[in-house]
Amino acid sequence: MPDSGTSPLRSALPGTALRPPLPTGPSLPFGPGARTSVPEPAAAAPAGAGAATVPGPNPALDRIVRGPSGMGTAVLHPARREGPPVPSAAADPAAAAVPSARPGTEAAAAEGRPIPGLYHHPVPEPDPVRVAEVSRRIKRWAVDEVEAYPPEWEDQFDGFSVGRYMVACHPDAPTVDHLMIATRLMVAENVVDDVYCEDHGGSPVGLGGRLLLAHTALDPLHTTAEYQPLWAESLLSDAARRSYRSAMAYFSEAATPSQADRFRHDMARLHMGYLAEAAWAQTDYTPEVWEYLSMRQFNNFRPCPTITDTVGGYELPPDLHALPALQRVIALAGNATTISNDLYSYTKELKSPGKHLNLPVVIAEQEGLSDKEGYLKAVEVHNELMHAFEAEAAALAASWPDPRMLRFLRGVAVWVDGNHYWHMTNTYRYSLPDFW
Ligand SMILES: CC(C)=CCC/C(C)=C(\C)COP(=O)(O)OP(=O)(O)O
Ligand SMILES: [Mg+2]
Repeated sequence: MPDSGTSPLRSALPGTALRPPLPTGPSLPFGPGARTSVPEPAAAAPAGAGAATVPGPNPALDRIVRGPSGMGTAVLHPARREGPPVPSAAADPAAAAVPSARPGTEAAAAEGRPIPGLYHHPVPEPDPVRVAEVSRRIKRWAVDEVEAYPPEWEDQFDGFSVGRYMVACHPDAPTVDHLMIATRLMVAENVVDDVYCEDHGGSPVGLGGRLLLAHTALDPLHTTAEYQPLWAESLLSDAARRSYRSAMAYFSEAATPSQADRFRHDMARLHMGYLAEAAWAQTDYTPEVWEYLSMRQFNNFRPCPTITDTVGGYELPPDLHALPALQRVIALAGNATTISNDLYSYTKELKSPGKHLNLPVVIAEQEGLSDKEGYLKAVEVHNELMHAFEAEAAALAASWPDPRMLRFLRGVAVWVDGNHYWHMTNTYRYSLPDFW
């Protein structure tokens, strides 16, 4: 059943109205190559009214949660959504029908229907001016700077709508330059997944070697003078490595050393997940549900929300990031977003060659359920993960009222919501099964 109550996280952090960044990282502009700056569009219009007051354990927490108020401060509340989560569409096949694809219309208002019963939070329509600018710049980067894809894949690149994706996920990015950090990484991560692992020439065979060498674009080789140039040259030898190398260079310019290290660690986790998935494909092994969930905790969106502070222009200190309670919150958020992908990409993956594992498929097979029952149980798993994420994030926010912690938690939460929005509205890429 869809929930319609207010989530604990959003009760504790209504609008997490922290001021946009007092950057602590390197100053902008950053990254190799000159980038022209465009006038910054106003932040997306906040959806709610004034900030809520939350009884807090101390006045400082209250102030942080309440955020700035008074004339002109509305803009300081990135993507506030004061309302309760929208109950998912009624179990009505018409409501779940999928509109036609509209590739190349990145800045247009988005369509799409949520999965019936899926617990989620709506987001304001991403700022179209930012979407248009990010879309323009990312294409220039992909085509001219790193040659990420051949011309015949242009429709798929446009259909991916990465500009809309990243603007929706990072409403508190202070500038388009900041948004570009996340956008390049998102494209690079998908290039590696497509051309090494999946349906654009990827294969499980030999994946470990390819991934490890690509990982050195993120975590460089330190070796002797004889071998160093050979390695450096290898980073330009395919689209995956060129994309990782360049996206990481821009990211590292903006990130503190500890943020860059955090990201490398998250990418190593991701690559370990790819390898388990590939090994199971090679041996035709269908994992138990808990085994699948373990693999998917690594083959996961985690590296995306965890850069929210770099993209927001501030730093969550490493000691706070390492807290077990925050690690659990991050893992739950990553798992909820990734299972959401399993649900939205279900029909796409059914059509792909061979057996593509995702949570509905694994549940149906391992628990002797019909396809529909497996899918609906996967929706419940997703919802439980979302509730756990929100409850634990709210508890952490209350017990650790450091403004950077609160802003980071809010950043992860809005990333989760933006990710859902993108999946729901990406009707070029995804369509819903006929289960309602
Ligand atoms: C952006 C990023 C870090 C991606 C890494 C893992 C990944 C590609 C996903 C979590 C998405 O899952 P999937 O491979 O199933 O993607 P599609 O369903 O093909 O969109
Ligand atoms: Mg998928």
